[in-house]
Amino acid sequence: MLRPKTSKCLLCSFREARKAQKPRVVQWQPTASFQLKFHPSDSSNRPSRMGLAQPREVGMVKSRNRRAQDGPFGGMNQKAANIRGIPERRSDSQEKRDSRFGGFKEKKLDKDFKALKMQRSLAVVSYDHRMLIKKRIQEGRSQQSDTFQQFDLLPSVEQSILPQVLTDMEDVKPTPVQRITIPALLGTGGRDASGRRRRMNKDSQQQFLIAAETGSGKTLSYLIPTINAVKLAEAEDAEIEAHEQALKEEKLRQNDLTLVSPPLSNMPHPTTGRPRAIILVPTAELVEQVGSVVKSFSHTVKFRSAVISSTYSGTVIRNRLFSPGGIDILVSTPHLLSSIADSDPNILSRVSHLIIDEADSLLDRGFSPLTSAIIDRASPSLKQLILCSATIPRSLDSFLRKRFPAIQRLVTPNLHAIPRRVQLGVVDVERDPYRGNKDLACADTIWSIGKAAADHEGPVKDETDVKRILVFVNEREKTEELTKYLQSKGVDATALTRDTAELRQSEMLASFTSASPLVVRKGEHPGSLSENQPNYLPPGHVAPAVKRKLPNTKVLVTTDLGSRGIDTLAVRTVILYDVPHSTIDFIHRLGRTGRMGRRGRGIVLVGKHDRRDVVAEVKDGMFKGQALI
Ligand SMILES: Nc1ncnc2c1ncn2[C@@H]1O[C@H](COP(=O)(O)OP(=O)(O)OP(=O)(O)O)[C@@H](O)[C@H]1O
Repeated sequence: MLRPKTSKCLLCSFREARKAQKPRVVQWQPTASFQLKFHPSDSSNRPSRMGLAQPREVGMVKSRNRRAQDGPFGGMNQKAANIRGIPERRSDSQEKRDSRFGGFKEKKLDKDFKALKMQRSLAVVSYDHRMLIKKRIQEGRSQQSDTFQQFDLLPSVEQSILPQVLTDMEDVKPTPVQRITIPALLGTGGRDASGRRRRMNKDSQQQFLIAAETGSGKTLSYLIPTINAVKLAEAEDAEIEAHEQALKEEKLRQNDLTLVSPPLSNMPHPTTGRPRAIILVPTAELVEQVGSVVKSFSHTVKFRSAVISSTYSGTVIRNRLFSPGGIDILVSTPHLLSSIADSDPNILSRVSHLIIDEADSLLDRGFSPLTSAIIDRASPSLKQLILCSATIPRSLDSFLRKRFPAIQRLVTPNLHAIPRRVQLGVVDVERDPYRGNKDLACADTIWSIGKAAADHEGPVKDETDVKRILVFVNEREKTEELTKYLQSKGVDATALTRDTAELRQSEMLASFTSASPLVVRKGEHPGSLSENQPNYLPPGHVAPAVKRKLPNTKVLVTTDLGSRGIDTLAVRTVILYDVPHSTIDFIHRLGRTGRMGRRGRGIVLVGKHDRRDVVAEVKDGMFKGQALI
């Protein structure tokens, strides 16, 4: 009886192949020490025809791309070892055809993200390109001191960053996006696609796209060079020099009591109603957020800034824009700026720096006509057009290719990847105890977070940390409904939608954006939700009120509105009540936690009709640290 030398059995694999009805190729090895293999447990001596069978007889379907190499004598009389399985080298033109945005290896991504491919919406940045940028950042880091001093900034600007803007922080270093962007915008470090330093033509308009992951410091990456440029331009501006000279003379004349002179207010500053830099953001909330960062610089760097949004009355907006003291940097929404520009086109006549923050939103179908019109109107004086975004949707990518083919893309290596420090948990709503009740699953998840926090002993006795949680829903109508349900379960929840008054929006968001800890007095332990209210009631019974309220959580229920740009530093947990419609929404919503190196957690509630495959792929991609597609 013939016994196999190895555990690999020809018969077993044959049986399996027939069972699965799959085509199978048996490679013939014409070696001198040829030996038939049988399974060790197979005591009967199998007919020898099995060993002699030609591959086609053992259930093999003829391969379409069969080569001469197949079969026992296939490899004979060949001069070259045409070994199968080794891919042919792609020609340079093939590589070039497939390379978009610095080399595009789509096949690999397709394999990894089958479900996400169905809803693919993000432009792809190749891993080669990412590695190249990473290498350049590391090289730059080792050559220079890793501080803001490495940039060619005006001393007043550089000295204001740590004490005024990034206050109370230790060991502050520029982030990757800041390392790439600041030199490029200053004109000291821009590189073209092949890595060569770009020569900056100061007279022609330059266009930049800053794209980096959420919470990576993009705001400062464009603000620092813009403020620097504003100060440099001010020093060279003949109009401003003449105005200052006139003011000096006037002051002297006023001191001379024998002369009667006109009041200073009669001489408006050359920049009155004509700002030099404009920052556009999609919402009033972001106007305030970016405006406060701009203002923090102006304490030491002398410039004038103004924020305008529909939160303010017409008089306030007019006074800010046409202040006799002038205005250097304006932060606004496109709607408001566009309507002001309709009545007073001069507002855009001196703009040298136009920044479109959250460019993926401001250049999508809804906002695009307004934003594009502003870009067109500002173009004659524009020196730098800066677009900034955490995601590059395909639509934005193709828009930029058509409209701004020469745009310089400043992209970080981790673009479109959700940081590994953010963990994603999945709650199966179909399982017990929820049985398809997503609202209950959401309330129970929040109670579990509160209960775990109550178990934890805080730094101060009798005090406990308040956990700030964001809950994202897909539909605006659901926000109010879910908020009421959570309140009925003793959760401190509020709803934030477009219908919420803008002033109220700011108040609501304040406790989620402040990094300082929020504490409450430690009272009775809240326990779990089921200890406070039964999960199930017989039909017709009304649920009794919850025994206790959950004191140590603050919940904001919102839609996509709360997912763009808001610097929710205090948020450690984001609950995705609905599976987001696209990868872009996943990135922005999960981006509200784990900001600037902090840890975070996302929890997705997956129900019967939700795309589990999409969630699984996002989870897998996050675990591997891969960019989503
Ligand atoms: N170099 C730095 N070191 C430490 N913290 C920084 C640094 N730069 C910025 N920050 C802080 O990081 C936080 C996030 O910054 P920012 O809001 O600019 O992120 P972002 O990339 O614009 O995020 P999003 O895409 O969500 O809009 C802010 O609180 C900011 O003060």
